[in-house]
Formats: sequence, structure tokens, C-alpha cells
Amino acid sequence: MAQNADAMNELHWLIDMVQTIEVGLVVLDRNFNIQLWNGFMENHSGISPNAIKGCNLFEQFPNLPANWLKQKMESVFLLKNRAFISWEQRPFVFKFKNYRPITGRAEFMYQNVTLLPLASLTGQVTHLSMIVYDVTDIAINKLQLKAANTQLEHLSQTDGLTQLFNRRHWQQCMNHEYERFSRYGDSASLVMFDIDHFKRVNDTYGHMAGDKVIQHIAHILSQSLRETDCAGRYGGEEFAVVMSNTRARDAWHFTERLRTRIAASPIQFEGQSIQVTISLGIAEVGDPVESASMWLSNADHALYQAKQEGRNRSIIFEE
Ligand SMILES: Nc1nc2c(ncn2[C@@H]2O[C@H](COP(=O)(O)OP(=O)(O)OP(=O)(O)O)[C@@H](O)[C@H]2O)c(=O)[nH]1
Repeated sequence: MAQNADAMNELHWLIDMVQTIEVGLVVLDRNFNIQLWNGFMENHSGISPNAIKGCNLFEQFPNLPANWLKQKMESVFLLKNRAFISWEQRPFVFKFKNYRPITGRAEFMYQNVTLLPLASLTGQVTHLSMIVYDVTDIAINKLQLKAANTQLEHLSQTDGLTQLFNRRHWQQCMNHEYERFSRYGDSASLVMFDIDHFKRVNDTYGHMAGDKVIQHIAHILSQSLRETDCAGRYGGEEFAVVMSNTRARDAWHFTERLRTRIAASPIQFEGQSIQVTISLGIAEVGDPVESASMWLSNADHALYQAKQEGRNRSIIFEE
């Protein structure tokens, strides 16, 4: 008798815990009709166990991904194996509102769901249980960390004044391009350019005006690029562009377009109009170029020549 009472108590406690546990518990039969719906599911769906018992899950929740979920459930019935649905694969199965104060920014509850085969006393899998875990806190933390990392990566590659790539990242682009040439013989050109007499701009209008000029040129440069070009701020008033699959002649058309655009668009700063020009050097990658640094030095050489020949011009490097 006492043993019986113990067993009854145990069962009673278990039922109590199933009802109150902060995890969703659902039992479905072979036709996906709901046999058990615990307190968690009631609280978040607003539907009581009495109202939902015997109802078909997919008719009650038409927004569930029925085909996908049924396929998963069928395999649990057939193979008698567990199946898992992670929030990273699908943020939620049941669209419940998120009420947690800490993760108040999430609109809905992120869920991990386990599908568990339930065997009858004769060993046949006649039912299946869905265990729904609220993983909103974990998901939001992970998503925030990921967003912060993306932001950090962007910051570590970007020049603050111009939003172009910084020198370090630009050099990586150039090295990759050189490797492509070494391996596959792909053509590419490198452009280095520099603002003419920039010291005079600073001396005449002040450093703030100089910064505005640098930003203005970076803006025109960004608008003149193709998707595959990689542009960076190489130094103070020096810029660099790697142009994939581009011969020197074609790069020259680009530099001339950029040069004339810049010469024709003076910068307005505190009521004054500041006009600047740029000088550009172009170097194509090719057989005599033995390293990425030699390629860079060729472009630099062409830029130096452009300065020597009177500035405001583009020069293609020649041996
Ligand atoms: N405002 C501003 N000035 C900078 C920045 N970086 C470098 N400079 C200035 O750019 C000027 C570069 O001067 P130089 O290298 O002599 O060249 P330049 O006057 O442009 O003359 P050429 O290149 O020979 O045409 C220096 O006065 C630097 O102080 C920056 O971020 N902002």
C-alpha cells in the first residue's frame, strides 16, 4: 500500500513538474494530433491544454513550416531516433513573443527544439514529443557578438577619415592580386596618386580644410570605382587602387577620368572654393615584375615622373 502511495506521489510530482517547467512539452500521435500541451506552451500560445487536446498541430498552427517539420517528424517515427532543430538553422518553430526583460530587443522567442520518439509498452513508436527550449538569451548574445565582430573587422580595415581601406588592408589586397598574377597570369594594374601641392592647401586654408579636401577626393574616387577595384588611403594625401583584370591602357582611361573629375570639382569650405589637382602613376603587373613590392615601386616611380613632368597628369610606368 505504502509503495503504491509512493508511486502515486511520484507520478503526481512529475505531472506537476511537467506542467510548470520552463520548457515547452508537447506530445503528438502518429497523425500529429496533440495529446499533451504543458503550462509553458499554454502560457506562450494562450491556448489551454483542454482547448487544444486532440487537435491537429498543423491545423492549429498554420504558420508552422509543415512540409519541412513533417519530414523531420516522419524520420523520428521511422528511425526511432531523436532530431534537433537549432535556432541557428531556424530561429523558431512556434512563433511566440519574447517577454524576457534582458533580451527585450528580440521580437520573438528563439528556440531550440528536440523531437523525441516515444515508445508504447510494446516497444512501438506511436507518439513523438517536442521539447521546446527558450534560447533567446543565448541567441541574442551570440548575434550581438557576431555583429560586434563584423563591426570590429570593418574598423580594423578602414581609414577613419575617408572610409576607404587603410594601408594595411589595401596592401593585403595588392598582395592577393599579385598572387593571382603569379599563379594564373591574370592581368592587373596598380594606381598610386597624390594631391598636388597639398602643403599649400594646408598652409593657405588650414588643416581642417586639408582634411575636407582628402575626404572629397576619397568620395569622388569611391564613385569612380568598379566592384572589383580595391581602393585605399596609402598615406596622408596619397591614395592607391588595385584594378583586377585591367591592362595599363584601360587603367589610364580610369585615371584620366578621375583626374579631370577632381580638377573640375572645387571644394567649398567656409565660403571659400578650393581647387586641387592630382598626379597619378600606373603600373601593370607582368613578367619583369618580380614581387608585389616591385610592382608598388613601379607605380610610385610613375607617380614621381608625373610630378616631375608638371603634375596634374597620369603616367604609365615603363622600364
Ligand atoms: N590636412 C591634412 N594634411 C595632411 C594629412 N596627411 C598629410 N598631410 C599633409 O600633406 C602635405 C604633403 O606635402 P608634401 O609631401 O610636401 O607634398 P605636396 O605639398 O602635396 O607636394 P607634391 O606632392 O610634390 O605635389 C604635408 O604638409 C602633410 O602635413 C592629413 O591627414 N590631413
